[in-house]
Amino acid sequence: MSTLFTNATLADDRVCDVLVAGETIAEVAAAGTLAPADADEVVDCDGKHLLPGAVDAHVHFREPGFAHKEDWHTGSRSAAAGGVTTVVDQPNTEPPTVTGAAVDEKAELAAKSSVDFGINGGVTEDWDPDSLFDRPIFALGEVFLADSTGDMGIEADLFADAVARAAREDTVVTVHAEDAALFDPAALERAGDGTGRDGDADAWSAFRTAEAEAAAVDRALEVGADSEAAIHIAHTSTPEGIDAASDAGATCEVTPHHLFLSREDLDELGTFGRMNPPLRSEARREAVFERVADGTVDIVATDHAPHTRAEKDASVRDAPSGVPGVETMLPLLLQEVREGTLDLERVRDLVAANPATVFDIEGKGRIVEGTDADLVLVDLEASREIRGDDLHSKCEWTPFEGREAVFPEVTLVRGHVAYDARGGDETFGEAVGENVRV
Ligand SMILES: NC(=O)N[C@@H](CC(=O)O)C(=O)O
Ligand SMILES: [Zn+2]
Ligand SMILES: [Zn+2]
Repeated sequence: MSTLFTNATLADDRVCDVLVAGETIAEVAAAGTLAPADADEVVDCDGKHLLPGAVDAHVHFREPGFAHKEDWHTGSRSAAAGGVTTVVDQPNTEPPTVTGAAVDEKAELAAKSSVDFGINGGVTEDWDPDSLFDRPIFALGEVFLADSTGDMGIEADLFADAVARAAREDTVVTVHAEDAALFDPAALERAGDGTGRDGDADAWSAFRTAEAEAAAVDRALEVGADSEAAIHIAHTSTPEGIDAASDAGATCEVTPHHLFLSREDLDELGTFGRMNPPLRSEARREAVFERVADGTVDIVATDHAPHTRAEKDASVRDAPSGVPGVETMLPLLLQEVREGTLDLERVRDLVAANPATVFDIEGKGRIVEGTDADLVLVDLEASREIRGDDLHSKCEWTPFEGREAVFPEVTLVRGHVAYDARGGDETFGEAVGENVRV
């Protein structure tokens, strides 16, 4: 099976014909130069952009253990509908992914994924590094320096041992960097008892301080330097954390919620805006945005962390932390391109080319001959409002309700149509997802 995409504008503004043969990109040439007769199907992309599928290096698809929040079927369809063609699942499932057997169990469940995937190995007191590194884990992480969903926070000694082991195994360590010693519990005690949308969620931001992130980032970078390990700071929420990582030659990621939301949104979001690390001040959000726009930040990844509405509808002390995001990341970033606040090549690098480089994923993240045909067709002229009801995650809500965004028309995973919204109806392809590590 071959498909010729004609007259497609690429992120760098070249207008090209792109020939997909089987699962790979066979040829990229100037528009009008590849012969339609050579392809089984021709897709005219006139006026539209063809982008490499996004690689979301940080999702929580919740299986095994919490399939009532999300599962590999719903999570991966949500990804495909948002132009994400590869996801990396985090270890705070039940059982936690800290042994080879747990990796095997998760890999079997992930066989029903519509998009390609990586499976991270985690670290707890009970981890089994020998069996874990015996499996094709994507990276070691997210390693929790403080408790988050799943209570997998670990002590300093274990962290140092884990980082040293990962360095020997030539594996990147992704770190959830918060230091609980610098949290401010009094801020939580002062919080009201409102729940859900009326919840006093700002108390969570006052509790899990920006200083707690900065200190933990510094410690992670020091430990990484000691063992010459590759450290990747997950979901960095402060300019301080980003600058420290960048100065140390480490890599970091920023989530869409830290890029587009701040404490000022918590009046409206209530406890639906509770996550770790929490939303920061508008000034810090703007500083984070600048660092994403200027390339100091390596990656945008979602930390897609769905919980049900009923679970989130609790007091700020009791609501679980985390928000969904895998379906809205690329659409929100493309809206910024429309508005002139980010350029399209930067967006391509943040969500596709850079994650592929940082995590050494072969054959993904770029539209060049010989790579996987992971492609997203978008019309930058067509934006619409985000509605939780329209999204495909099991949790059915979004912190970005009502924002304008540019959703994909078609998403291809290794040449297979994973999502198709042309003609108005949405259709999904077969579950063709494969592990990107073998
Ligand atoms: N970010 C969150 O607030 N929650 C994540 C865990 C995590 O990434 O820390 C979750 O799994 O729910
Ligand atoms: Zn985390
Ligand atoms: Zn996470």
